[in-house]
Amino acid sequence: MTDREKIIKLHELVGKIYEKQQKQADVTEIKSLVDTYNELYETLIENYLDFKEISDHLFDGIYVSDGEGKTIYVNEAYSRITGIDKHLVLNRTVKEISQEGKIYQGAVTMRVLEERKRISSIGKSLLNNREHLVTGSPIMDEHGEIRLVVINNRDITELRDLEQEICNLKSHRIKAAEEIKFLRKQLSNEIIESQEVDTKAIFDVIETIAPTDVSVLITGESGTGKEVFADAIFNKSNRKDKPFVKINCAAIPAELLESELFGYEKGAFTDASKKGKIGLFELANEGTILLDEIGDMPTKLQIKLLRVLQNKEIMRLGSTETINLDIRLIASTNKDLHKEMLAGRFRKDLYYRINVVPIHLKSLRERKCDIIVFANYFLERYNKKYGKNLTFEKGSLKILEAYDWPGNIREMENVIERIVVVNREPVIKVKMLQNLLHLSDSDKDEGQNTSGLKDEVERFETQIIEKALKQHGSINKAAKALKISQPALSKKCKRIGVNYKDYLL
Ligand SMILES: Nc1ncnc2c1ncn2[C@@H]1O[C@H](COP(=O)(O)OP(=O)(O)OP(=O)(O)O)[C@@H](O)[C@H]1O
Repeated sequence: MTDREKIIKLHELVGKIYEKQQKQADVTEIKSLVDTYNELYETLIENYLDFKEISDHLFDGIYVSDGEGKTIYVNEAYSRITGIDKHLVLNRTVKEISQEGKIYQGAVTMRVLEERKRISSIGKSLLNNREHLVTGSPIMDEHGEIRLVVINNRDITELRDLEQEICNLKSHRIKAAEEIKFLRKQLSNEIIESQEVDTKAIFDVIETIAPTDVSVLITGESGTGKEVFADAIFNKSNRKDKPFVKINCAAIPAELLESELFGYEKGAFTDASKKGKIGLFELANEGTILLDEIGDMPTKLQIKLLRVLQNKEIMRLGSTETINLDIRLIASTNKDLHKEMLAGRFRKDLYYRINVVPIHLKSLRERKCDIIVFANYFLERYNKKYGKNLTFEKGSLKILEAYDWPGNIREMENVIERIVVVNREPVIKVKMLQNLLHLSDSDKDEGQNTSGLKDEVERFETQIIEKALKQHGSINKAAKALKISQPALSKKCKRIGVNYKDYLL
């Protein structure tokens, strides 16, 4: 029995008791009716809940109309959410209110009355311009007629604001991703293919290994293009749309390197930022990390790096929580890492861990055939950049070829940019190059009067030296066989561009 039915029953009982008393009916009969009344009353009191009190404490607004659509109740939340005072709606029909069109837009009461079912919609109070999710439900009487319509009003303005914020964040993220793509394209160097056999072969290696996740160790003197090749690996990898974080291990002070790499929790150490800091490894997660100048990494950190690579997880300084890592590692160095390892300055286990695919870039003097290619490439690039049209004088390229380029491709790029900027004449003269490269007199001769004989002698010399190195697998033994001193052979090798280390057994 519903509470309503119980109340009706109580009324009936009161009527009956009164009637029996009037008719002076039997006392036991009256007493029995009174007992029934008391029992029913008890169950009603037991279950009694103050609907109004509860309703006024609801977070959502409640609006109730009768079966004719006349407002009979609104709770306090309704007035708070809509800004509509209860006196503006009480005892008025929804039809009247909506025809007036001053208070509310999108009410569902009329539709509930017409369609006789639960209806949800978005309503709006015209008094405070706030939007609500309104859900109206009909309550039927025992004859199937609508007795009440109960409307629930949920304020969704905050939800809408959040939705807008998410939308803004999404469009910012898309814009930022586009910008990163654009900046990456600008920053990543164009790569010029080499004419030299060994360096040419590296391009094939890169094609093969780039889409895999193997660790790569790129070695070579400063300016030989290690970063350019690391960029090429990244750009051809399956991670090209993910982060690419480059760290120069030699440029960050040893005491800061650990916190830069692994991050820290707030208050992890005295100078730590209050907010804590995300480490570069964490930043590169799912992408690629380039550890440049890895040969300069302090031993203590080498141990930690090895652990990170093995366990594929990091822990911020001062934290006990581990973060899973999914990272592709590219390391580079201009040090002879093998030698560093043998001397005990680089950990053996880390060396083998990072050296899965070794890529060695020869110095420019070991790939002299590339000098003219690069010279023309840089001249074109900087002519374009500075709106010039310089060309090399006959003989200038010979000067460039004869020069040792200790700073390798970077040095050449800088030299040519400088010439393009400062040269007022349309031709790059031999004299200018000689002065710029601080060449000695003998070097100068080489450029101006390059004799066919000199080239021939050098080529012949190269063949003999390479053959001896190949045969003996040691610079000492090769020097002995050629009957010259080891320093003299080493000097010769450097001049003609032969790397004797390539022939060591
Ligand atoms: N194959 C190449 N194609 C085009 N440019 C190149 C190439 N190799 C090197 N360069 C140029 O040489 C410059 C130096 O290259 P990069 O910075 O990659 O050298 P690195 O070996 O990483 O030097 P370091 O060891 O000093 O960091 C680059 O700015 C780039 O312009």
